[in-house]
Amino acid sequence: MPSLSLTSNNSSVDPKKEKKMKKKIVLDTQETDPLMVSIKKEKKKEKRKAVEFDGDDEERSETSSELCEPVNLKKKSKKAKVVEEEEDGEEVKAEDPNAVTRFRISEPLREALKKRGIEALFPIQARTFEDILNGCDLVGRARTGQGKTLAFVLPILESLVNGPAKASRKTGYGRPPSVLVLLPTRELATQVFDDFRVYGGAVGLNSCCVYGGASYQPQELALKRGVDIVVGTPGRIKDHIEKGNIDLSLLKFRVLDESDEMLRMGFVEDVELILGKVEDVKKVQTLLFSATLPDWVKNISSRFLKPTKKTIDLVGNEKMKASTNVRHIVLPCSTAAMPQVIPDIISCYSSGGRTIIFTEKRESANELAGLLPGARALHGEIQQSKREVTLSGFRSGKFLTLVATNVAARGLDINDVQLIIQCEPPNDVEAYIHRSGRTGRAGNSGVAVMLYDPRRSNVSKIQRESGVKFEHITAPRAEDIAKAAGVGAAETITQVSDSVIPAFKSAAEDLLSTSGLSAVELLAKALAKATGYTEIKSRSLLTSMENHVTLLLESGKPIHTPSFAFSVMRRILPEDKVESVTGMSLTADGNGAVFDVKKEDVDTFLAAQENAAGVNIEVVKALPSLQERDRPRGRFGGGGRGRGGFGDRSGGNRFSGGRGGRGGGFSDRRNGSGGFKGRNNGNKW
Ligand SMILES: Nc1ncnc2c1ncn2[C@@H]1O[C@H](COP(=O)(O)OP(=O)(O)OP(=O)(O)O)[C@@H](O)[C@H]1O
Repeated sequence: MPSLSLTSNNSSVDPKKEKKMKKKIVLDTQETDPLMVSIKKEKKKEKRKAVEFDGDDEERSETSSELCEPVNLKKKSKKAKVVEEEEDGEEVKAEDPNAVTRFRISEPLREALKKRGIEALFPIQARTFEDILNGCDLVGRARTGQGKTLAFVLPILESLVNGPAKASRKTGYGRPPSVLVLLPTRELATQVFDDFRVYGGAVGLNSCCVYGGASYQPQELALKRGVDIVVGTPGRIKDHIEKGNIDLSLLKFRVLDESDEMLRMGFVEDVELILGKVEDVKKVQTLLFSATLPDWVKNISSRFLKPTKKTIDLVGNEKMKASTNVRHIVLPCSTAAMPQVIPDIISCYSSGGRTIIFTEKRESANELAGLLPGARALHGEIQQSKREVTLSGFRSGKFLTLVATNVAARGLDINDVQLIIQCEPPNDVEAYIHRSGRTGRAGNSGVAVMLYDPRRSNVSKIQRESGVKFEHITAPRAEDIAKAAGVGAAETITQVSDSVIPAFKSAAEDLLSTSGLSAVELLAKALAKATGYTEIKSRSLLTSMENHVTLLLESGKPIHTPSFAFSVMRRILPEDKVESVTGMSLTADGNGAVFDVKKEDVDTFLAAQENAAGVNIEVVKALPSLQERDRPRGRFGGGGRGRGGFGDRSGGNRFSGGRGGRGGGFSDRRNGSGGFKGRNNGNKW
């Protein structure tokens, strides 16, 4: 079980305090935190060569020594060992080889970093900084949440104000941009723009953000006035170039962030057109970053980047491609059970923080958001202005559950996302890596739960390709959820003013003297009531359906098909009971079949084995390994035989009294819901 957090989600927490606390946690966990460990490893690796994944050793050796020679950090080490006096008098030894002071980062930029709690560079930043500042084209790869954005923001800014790009940079009114950053989504563009705005602002550089779905006029105005950095999505940038609003003649840097996604999304032509507008490519530095770099992107990078490019790949051939700060969990769950199970997963694993739920299709996101109290949907079909409101509401803590398509899978950096839930395994491993990477960022930890239909999932493919060793769990047990809810309720009760005691005291005393229960037992009941729990129902291991039990059938010989299992049961059970079976799945060893039956039918099934020699039926205590089958196209998972969707079960509430607060009230909303609809065509978000 996860540890249950006592922290309440209080959006009014002083952000400064919150940052300080986080910093303390990071310091306290330095020895165990994989990121910190990796930072330490990086210190040792400092002088090692970057991994070259496209085997262009020859190209590397031809790298211009003037431009791409690594800077001798030793010169800085003396300064780095200086003991610095912090504002609050705390002494901090800047002996970390990745300390900001060890890099050619100017004072205003250092100050801006310090204000955001950044005193040392993360490995990807440390490993790429000097190369970028020295003028190299570069391909950078690091796991999600490891600071790839600042890995290009900082050296670019430094180059523009103090480095090689300074001399030829224009500064007056109407100046053309020096930097062009392309990103696949508007949300990401806004986020990266924000970093350029803050850090660029600190060194007197202007940025603007241009993306589709927003009005042209303010963008045109900003470009006309002159900016140093333009961040945006390829489509809108192309439009501005064609309208003559963006002049790339003095461009110094072009950055492709989340490059594989941008190219996968079909922006190849736009990107090529934009890059092709640069007349003298020798004068422009091109940087390409992502957590995932499929082979085809590596090939394509050779067209966009100079042959002397450097490649810094912090993932390389390591088996684990996904975030190492995340607990990766899989949980069998039918579509029909999701509205019941998801709130419980949130109760148990979100530690009171934010949760992002990923669905494959927009319809599913809308539907699930409608079923989960307080949740909002985010996908590509939602109007841009509404998307912005939704995202900023989620960021600010107005609501804590976001149900999104892959539009939110990439790059989004949202504070305190503790939990990721994927409603089904995605089709490709890159999507798994990026989605799960929305948590466990910047050295923090997180949990990623992937729901799957045990009969038709590609969990093992994702496990193999991502290197993740999944933890297998079953849906949270009612007792666990009640315990988690009880902790929260107990905390709330302690916050109730003492002034209420006199008014309720005599009723409490009466209850204590007449109920025959102890004070603790009564208080436990009161906590249950406060959290909306008046009865606890059990759940099946196979599909997580409430009031269902998973049974194992063995017939004394191999069971190769579900229909064989059904035929065995037809010999010993009435037809209506056989028809009520759901989730029929074959065990991986080929000797049995597991399925769900209603709780009240369990005895009938167990008794039936007496009617046939060699047949064994038993209640499953732990779900055995099951055979995986190809997932059918055109349908979202499915609960029982031929069934799918949220609304097609009449299974009652686990808690007869419903539940209050967060995670409550599904049963009412579920009525009349049309269930997940079939997949829409194409790969639209
Ligand atoms: N040196 C640093 N010290 C502390 N925090 C940092 C540092 N660099 C970046 N961060 C923070 O780490 C978080 C993750 O950074 P960023 O979004 O750039 O990650 P990423 O590697 O691009 O992730 P993804 O692959 O998911 O896009 C951000 O909140 C950022 O402010």
